Amino acid sequence: MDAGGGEQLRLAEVRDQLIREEDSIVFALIERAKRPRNTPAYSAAAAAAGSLAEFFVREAEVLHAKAGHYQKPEDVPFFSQDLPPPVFPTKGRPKVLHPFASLVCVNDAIWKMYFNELLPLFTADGDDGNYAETVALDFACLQALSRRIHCGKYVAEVKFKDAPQDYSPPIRAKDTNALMNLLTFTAVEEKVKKRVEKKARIFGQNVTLEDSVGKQDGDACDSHCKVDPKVLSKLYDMWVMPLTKDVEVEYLLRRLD
Ligand SMILES: O=C(O)C(=O)C[C@]1(C(=O)O)C=C[C@@H](O)C=C1
Repeated sequence: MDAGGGEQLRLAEVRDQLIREEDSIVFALIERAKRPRNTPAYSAAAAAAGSLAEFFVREAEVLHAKAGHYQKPEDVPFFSQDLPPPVFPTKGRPKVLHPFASLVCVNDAIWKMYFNELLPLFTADGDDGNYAETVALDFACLQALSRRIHCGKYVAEVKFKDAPQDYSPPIRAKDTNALMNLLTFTAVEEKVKKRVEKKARIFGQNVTLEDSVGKQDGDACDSHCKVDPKVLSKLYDMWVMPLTKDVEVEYLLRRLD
């Protein structure tokens, strides 16, 4: 997330970024849904290095780190130990967050949620043997989810800056529940769920020259969508927004340190 010229971020801008991240998540899931579940890719029994999925993510993150990834607070690797530094010069960026932001990480929870809960909801049972392609698609999903969820650091910073008088007492009291209540906007969450469902319905249609795009934009076509739109609203309702709020709370708890 970039604060133009280092000026103070505004909530509307951060929310716009979250909306943009929705596109990446919906498309990544649509791509992964091309392949069936392919469970052998997740079995740790085959090799000492753990599962193919874990091996792929570890190795991909090494390459990404060398290329200069993971310099931004929202880009958090799943396997951060011993990642190499960038090989090429990276551009410095204005620091808009508290230095503790880099310690806030919920990737373990994202990993478990993705493999144990989400994958079975949007991939078909089956094994087509395309394991390498499958785990590359998983990596794209994991990265998109992680980036969106860790953008919660910026949301928290903006909310704190907008109302330090409201946030400081529960931060000092380490009152997690009070912070959670303060930063929750139920009406916004309802809109987010509706929008991601609609995006899945629109992005996941089969487009042919005979189609009229407008006509397909309804519940009637959900069975033809590449990913069930309801899975997207469930994903956001049960995991993406709760984990984003966990990130916000964790960040805020350290905001006055
Ligand atoms: O937009 C906000 O205010 C956020 O904190 C982000 C978010 C979300 O994850 O989309 C999380 C909590 C709010 O209740 C609403 C939405």
